[in-house]
Order: sequence, then C-alpha cells, then structure tokens
Amino acid sequence: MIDVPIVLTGFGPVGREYAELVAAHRAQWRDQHGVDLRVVAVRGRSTQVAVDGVVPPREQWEPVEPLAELLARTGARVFAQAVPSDGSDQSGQDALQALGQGAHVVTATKSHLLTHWSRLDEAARRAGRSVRISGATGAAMPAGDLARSVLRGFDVEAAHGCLNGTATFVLDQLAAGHPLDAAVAEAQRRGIAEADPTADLSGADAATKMRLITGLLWGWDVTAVRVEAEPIGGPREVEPGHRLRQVAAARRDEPGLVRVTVRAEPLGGPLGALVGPEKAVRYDCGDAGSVTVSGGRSSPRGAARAMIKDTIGAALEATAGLR
Ligand SMILES: NC(=O)C1=CN([C@@H]2O[C@H](COP(=O)(O)OP(=O)(O)OC[C@H]3O[C@@H](n4cnc5c(N)ncnc54)[C@H](OP(=O)(O)O)[C@@H]3O)[C@@H](O)[C@H]2O)C=CC1
Ligand SMILES: N[C@@H](CC=O)C(=O)O
Repeated sequence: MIDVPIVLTGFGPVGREYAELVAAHRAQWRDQHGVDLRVVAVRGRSTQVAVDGVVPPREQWEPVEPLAELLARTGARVFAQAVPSDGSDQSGQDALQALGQGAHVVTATKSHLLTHWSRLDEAARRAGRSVRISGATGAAMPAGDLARSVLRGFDVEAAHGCLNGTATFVLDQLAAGHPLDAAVAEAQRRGIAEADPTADLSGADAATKMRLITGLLWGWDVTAVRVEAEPIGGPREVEPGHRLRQVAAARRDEPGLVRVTVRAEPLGGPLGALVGPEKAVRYDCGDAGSVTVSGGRSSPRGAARAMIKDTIGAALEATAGLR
C-alpha cells in the first residue's frame, strides 16, 4: 500500500470537492489502486487546518505556518493546488518549495504554469517527482494526458480545441436568443465561468490551456508562446447545420503560436456537437489519423476529479517533470 499524505492549498469550489472526494473514496481507492490518499492539511490565504478525515469548519482554522514547515511536519507526498489563477508569484514559489521537499505537485491552477514552466520541470526532474496538470487543461477531460503521454510516437501535427466551457455555453445561449450578460451570469451560477469572466470571453483562458497542451505535446516553452485571440462578441449569422465555437489551435509547423478564433463548426463534428460547457480537443496525427477527446465534466467537481486522477497517477507511475 502506498501512503499518500496530501497538503491541499486552496479551499474554494475545486479544493472543497477534492477534499470531499478523498474523504468519501479513500477506502475504495485503497482496495482498487493500492494507494492510501489522505488529506492531512488544508491551507487558505491566511489560515490552515490539520485534517483527519473531514475538513473542520473554518472557525477552527489557525494562522498559516511557513509552507516548508507544514510540508516537513506532515511528510506530504503530494502538494495539491486549487488556488486562483490570478498571476500571483506565490503559487509558483509554493510548487517549487513542495518539489524541493520531495512532494509531487498536482494542480488545477494555471497561471503559475505559464510563468514557471521550465523551472517547475527542472525542479521536478531534479527531485524525481511529477507535476501533473490535468485539472488546468480542461477539468475532467483528459486532453492533457493524451498530449503528455498517450499520443507519444503519433507525431501530432496540430491540435484544435474548445477548451473553455463558459465560451461554448455562452455561444449557445446567444444563438438561442439570450443576452450576453444573462448567459454569463448563468455560467457563473453553475460554477463554470470565473468571477471575472474576461478571460473566458476574450479567449485568454482557452489560449492558456492550449499553451499548456503545446508544452506537454511538443515541449514548447509555454512562457514564450504568442497568442492571437478573437473575443466573443454579440450574436452572428451562422450557416445552417453549424454552431459558433471558440476554437484554440496550434500547429507543430508554426512553433510558439496559439490562435483562438470564434468560428462556425459543423453540428456533426466533434466541436460543433458539444453540449453545454463540454470541451473537446482534436489532435491531427498524420498517418495515424485524427484523435478526439471530448466530454468530461467542466465544473469544480470535474476539476477535482482530474486532480484525483493526477494524484493517483503521480503516486503510482514512475515519471518525473511535467511530461
Ligand atoms: N471552477 C472550475 O470549474 C475550474 C477551476 N479551475 C482552476 O482551479 C483553481 C481553483 O478554483 P476555485 O476552486 O474556483 O477557487 P478560487 O480560484 O476562487 O480559489 C479560492 C481559494 O484559494 C485560496 N487562496 C487564494 N490565494 C491563496 C494563497 N496564496 N495561498 C493559499 N490559498 C490561497 C482561498 O483562500 P481563502 O479561503 O482563505 O480565501 C480560497 O480557499 C483556479 O485556479 C481555477 O482557474 C480549473 C478547472 C475548472
Ligand atoms: N472558466 C473556465 C473554468 C475552467 O478552467 C471554463 O469556463 O472552462
């Protein structure tokens, strides 16, 4: 049995779902996978709490101690991150700290991956630990797993994806005649859209996820990838049998560039067929054909499930680094 003490940072919708899943399924995963996942501590912005099963109510949390001390004291094997993708340097520093102390990093947070990509990869390889980022590349849809390992040897030529659940949901609401504000508010109510939906609508979030995918797929330095993005505007005429979709794309023969466009996709195709906030990525694999991954819940629960998958994967598989 592999013991997996976990320090979880971030107790918003995703972090709460993650902690609940671990508490509810610990015995099952012990039997099924031979791993004993247990959250031993949870940290917020300024408070933390020791955990033994269910996370105690916030009134019982105490001021945070330095992360290094918490990781050492708990013997953390996994450092799970579900903190805001707000561009702060802290999440990157925390992940580097955890790797330096011998923990794997599992994250749904995206922004520090863009700024710390190479440093995280190097630190993880040095420590012989993994950085797993499925939750950051499309919640429960395993597009990142395909890019990281499953399609090795297929020589992927291009990737096209609907990677932002809010965008797909909002475009369909607009097509059904609802105003933009109402569509975004409903996406927020469902926990899909960010509190500030700018990155959902501008294409920046989809571009971020595609940048991460290119790093996993082709080893691009995601920090340096350029983005050209078309924002979602008002309603638009679309030819029959098609739906508007926000599509993020990258090609191996155009290294360092991700494009996001709003374009008509056929209803019968993998991107046009998406429902609600579902996501999909099509990988064009030359003589191996096209491989599409779609579905997987796009929600805090879906992101938490992706983090669970990554936690179990990091504990069981002998990989190091981001890829
Ligand atoms: N919602 C979704 O469907 C998906 C979300 N994601 C990503 O998952 C991440 C988490 O999202 P979500 O659960 O919505 O929560 P939030 O992004 O709203 O994060 C809130 C939590 O983060 C904590 N926090 C903020 N800063 C720090 C810090 N410096 N150190 C420790 N904790 C901190 C807050 O602490 P406190 O409680 O003390 O305020 C709070 O517990 C985001 O990066 C998001 O982009 C990824 C895929 C899907
Ligand atoms: N706001 C994002 C949530 C996950 O990254 C989305 O709509 O996909």
